[in-house]
Amino acid sequence: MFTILVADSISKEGLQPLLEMTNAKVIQKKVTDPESYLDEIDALLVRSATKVDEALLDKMPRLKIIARAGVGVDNIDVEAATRKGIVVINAPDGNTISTAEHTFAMMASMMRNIPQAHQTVKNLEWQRNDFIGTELFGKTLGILGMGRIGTELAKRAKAFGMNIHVFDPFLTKDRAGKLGVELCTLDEVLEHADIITVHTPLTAETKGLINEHALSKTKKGVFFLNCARGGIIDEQALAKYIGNGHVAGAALDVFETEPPGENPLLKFDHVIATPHLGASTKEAQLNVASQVSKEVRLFLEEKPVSNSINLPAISKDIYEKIRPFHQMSKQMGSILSQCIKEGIQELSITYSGTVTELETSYLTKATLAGFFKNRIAVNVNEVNALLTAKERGITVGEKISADPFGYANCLTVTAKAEEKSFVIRGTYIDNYGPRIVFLNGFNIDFLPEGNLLYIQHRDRPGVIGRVGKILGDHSINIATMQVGRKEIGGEAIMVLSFDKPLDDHSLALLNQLDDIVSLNRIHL
Ligand SMILES: NC(=O)C1=CN([C@@H]2O[C@H](COP(=O)(O)OP(=O)(O)OC[C@H]3O[C@@H](n4cnc5c(N)ncnc54)[C@H](O)[C@@H]3O)[C@@H](O)[C@H]2O)C=CC1
Ligand SMILES: O=C(O)C(=O)COP(=O)(O)O
Repeated sequence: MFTILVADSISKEGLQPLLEMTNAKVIQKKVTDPESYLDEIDALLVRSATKVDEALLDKMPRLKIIARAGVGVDNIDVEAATRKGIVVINAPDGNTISTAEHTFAMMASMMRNIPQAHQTVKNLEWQRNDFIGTELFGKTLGILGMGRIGTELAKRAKAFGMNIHVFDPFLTKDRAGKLGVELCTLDEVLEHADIITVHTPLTAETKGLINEHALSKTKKGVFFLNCARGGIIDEQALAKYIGNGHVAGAALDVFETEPPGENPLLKFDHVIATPHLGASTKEAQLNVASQVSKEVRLFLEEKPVSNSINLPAISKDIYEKIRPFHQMSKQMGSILSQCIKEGIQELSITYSGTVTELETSYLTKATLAGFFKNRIAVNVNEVNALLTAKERGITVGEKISADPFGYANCLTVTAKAEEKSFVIRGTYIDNYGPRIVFLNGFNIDFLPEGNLLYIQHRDRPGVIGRVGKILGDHSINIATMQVGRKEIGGEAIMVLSFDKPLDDHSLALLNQLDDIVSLNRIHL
């Protein structure tokens, strides 16, 4: 049974995919509420209000996925989540239109003094001369960040006869041409725009993108909008430039601290503000809630998710093709980890045959996840597998080979430790399943599943019989058994599978038998 915590106000209708799950319970509480049972939570849904920092994650040992019902994930410590193997997803486009419309509404309101004028009429005043506005028509709108929202805003502004100058280092000239906007440098936008609006994410690079230095380059009488994130425009610098009359006005939906409290910006008549309402429409809230709910459900059903911030994106169709190899990769990693007990320095995977047409990097991560699973306390999965390997000084390699050893597809994983290396090879046979066909130098053929025992022994008459006797004497049923050897009378291996795990006592007895070189229990 999964427990899902909905920690912010999220559309109930949009949560339906989760509420309908028979194996999940949905709790709607704040993370600070003692009844939110943080240590039992498998999935966490938030908007911008809940700060998901490392301290919170430490209280949630079962957490597997954080879903942001919206765009900005700056309230989530994605790095800490990644380290802990927690998938972070968002709803990247569910609130685009609402936020673009809100920005436009703020711009129009600011240019025509609507909030200020509205208040005077409510106060039974009639001051028509105090509220002379400015037309949008013919003005230059500077857009910093031409992503989803910036683009939708540009379309609307063009319809009002505005010239659009944009700065976005990731925008190509070709795309700017198609959108009918002028691609500029930051300085060009600052120098020429009548109104400047920011639509970037808040990152180390964009924090203070509009600082005193940038403000000093703008036209006198410029207007500013921030409906993206508090901090992209430095609030202190903006207050200074509004105070000295250089900036004519600002419209703010977001603040460095929310709620902003006694923020000096709010004291200016020329600053209008809303309480982070960009995404607050019925439509956007339904969109983002249902987007993330569907994704969380898919994730809990072990299906691929599309909008992950920290997991390689794999479409459903591609995942269906990769699924058999995905399972097998994890199992091969796990077998390796249980057979080679010492620390390893290198893990390399060679793909050949049909599997090379698939997203092999995903399989490499799955192999690593399988390898680390029983070795370290942190949950390792495809999210943090490479990072975990790097932190432990393990070099990870991936190769493609033209030789599939006679199989349609083939995955060979080699783990190198200081003194030795261990090789495992698997293939997936349609309508038959995964098979391990090579183990530590021996050809073999077994199903990587359940409770296995891997024995290295000398190829002598009676060894198999003596192993069988001990197991039989202890009522241990052998479900399957495969043997392999390099030459008659030389080294050999056995792989046995049991219906239940092999107990310590039987293992110790097997270990005392003549001609047994080593024994490894493998649990998959
Ligand atoms: N007020 C509200 O309620 C809402 C605010 N937002 C915020 O709006 C912002 C934009 O959202 P979307 O358009 O959906 O994101 P997006 O990811 O589609 O677009 C962001 C754009 O910023 C550009 N960019 C990144 N670094 C830049 C830099 N240093 N200088 C200039 N451009 C840069 C990127 O290339 C990208 O094109 C985000 O901060 C998001 O959190 C989003 C939804 C609602
Ligand atoms: O989606 C975003 O980035 C937003 O800022 C919307 O925030 P909210 O979900 O309304 O708290």
